[in-house]
Amino acid sequence: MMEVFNRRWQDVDRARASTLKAIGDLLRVHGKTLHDYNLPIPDDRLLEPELDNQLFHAIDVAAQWAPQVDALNAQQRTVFDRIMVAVDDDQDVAKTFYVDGPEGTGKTTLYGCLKWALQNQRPPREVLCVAFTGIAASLWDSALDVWIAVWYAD
Ligand SMILES: Nc1ncnc2c1ncn2[C@@H]1O[C@H](COP(=O)(O)OP(=O)(O)OP(=O)(O)O)[C@@H](O)[C@H]1O
Repeated sequence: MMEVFNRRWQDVDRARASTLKAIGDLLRVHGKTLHDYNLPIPDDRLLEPELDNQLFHAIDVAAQWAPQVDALNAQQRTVFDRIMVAVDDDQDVAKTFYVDGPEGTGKTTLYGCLKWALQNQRPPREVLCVAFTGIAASLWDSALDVWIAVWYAD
């Protein structure tokens, strides 16, 4: 991680501060702090004001979804595994899934985990999220209204 920051800043102190901040952000998701691991607190003066770049976005997304994939319950895990296997299967297997369940049972969480896991495969998969209404699509990062997606595909 520090190498990535160092390439960006070309400055080892700033790279160290940015790395510590990123590690601190990841730890915070797990209820821990840098202090818990005897790591130093990054010098604020060396940090950029909040950076909106791809690396930080990727770290945020990983911090959000990586723990959720591990925490899927048995039913979510069954669906998750089945879909992941089907995506990777080159045979002519069914690849259309309909996930349903009462409210609050973890469907959205499951979709998020699938999206994140597929985008983080090597090589990464492209994932297009669509919803039937613009309002629903707006709840997802980079999701599209299904009609707009069809229009783009044409
Ligand atoms: N495996 C899990 N372990 C713990 N909490 C979970 C798990 N899956 C989902 N949750 C939590 O349960 C809540 C409801 O999850 P989610 O929004 O994914 O459900 P949903 O089925 O999409 O709900 P709705 O139908 O109302 O949109 C969220 O706070 C989510 O973080």
